[in-house]
Amino acid sequence: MPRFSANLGFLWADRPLLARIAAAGEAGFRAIELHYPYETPPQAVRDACAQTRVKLLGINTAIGSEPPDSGLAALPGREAEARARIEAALNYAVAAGGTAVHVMAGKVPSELRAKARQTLISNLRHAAGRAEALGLTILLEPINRRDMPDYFYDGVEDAAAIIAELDSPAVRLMFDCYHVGVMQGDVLTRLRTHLPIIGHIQFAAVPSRAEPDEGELNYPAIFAEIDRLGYAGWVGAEYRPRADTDDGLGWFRASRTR
Ligand SMILES: O=C(O)[C@@H](O)C(=O)CO
Ligand SMILES: [Mg+2]
Repeated sequence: MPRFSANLGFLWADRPLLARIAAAGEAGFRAIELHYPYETPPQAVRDACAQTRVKLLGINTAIGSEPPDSGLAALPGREAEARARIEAALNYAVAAGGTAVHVMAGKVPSELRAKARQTLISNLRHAAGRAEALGLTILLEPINRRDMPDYFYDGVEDAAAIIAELDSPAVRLMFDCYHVGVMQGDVLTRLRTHLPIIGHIQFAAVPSRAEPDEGELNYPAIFAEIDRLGYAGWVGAEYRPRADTDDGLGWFRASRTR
C-alpha cells in the first residue's frame, strides 16, 4: 500500500489547525499536507508535528489579495505580488519543517493565456532557483475546470510541458487523481506516463470529491498501480468527508491491515 498523508485543508476542517494535526496523528497518519496555514505561526506547526510525530509535506502559496484570486503566478502584471507570496510560502515551509510549496497559478481569461504562460514560466524560474537553494520542491497542479473555471491549466500534460521547459529538479508535478479523473480520465495511463516527474499524488472520489470508496475511480486498482510503479513518495488524502472525518476513514484502516 502507498504511504498516505492527510490533507488538513479538507480533513478535520472543523477544528483549529493544531488540533487537526493531532487528529491526523491519532488516526495513524505519519504525514500531513496543508493548504493555507499562514494564520498559524510556523514554529507552532513544527512543534505540533514533532509532538504528534507526523512529517509536514507541502503547503500552497497564498491565493492573493482580491476575492476572485486563485493564485497569482500566471497573472501578467502581478509578478511582484506573486513572487512575494512564493517567498513567503518558501520561508514558511522552511520554518515549519515542510518539504514542498504548491505554487498556485491563478485564473486567466482565455485572451491572456499566451502572455500568462510566459509570466508563469518566469515566476517559476525564479521560484525554482529559490527552492533549489533551500532544498524544497515546487509543485505544479492542474485543476479541473468544473471546480475552478478559467484556472490557468486543467491537464497534466500542460504542467508536464512547463516542467520540461524549466528543466529544474526542484519543480515537480502534483498529480491529483481527482482533477485528472474529472477533466481527462485515463488515470492509470497518465500516472505511468508522468511518473518520472511526479512529486506528489493526491486523491478523492470522482465526481463527489468525497472518500475514495465511491464513484467512478477504482482506488484499490490505482493504489495497487502506484505500488507496482515503485512510487516512493506520499499519496495525499485530499477529499471532503461526507460527514465526520474519523467515520470516513474506513478506506485508511483497511489499507493498514493489508
Ligand atoms: O486540488 C486542490 O484543490 C488542491 O490540491 C490545491 O492545492 C488547491 O486548492
Ligand atoms: Mg489537489
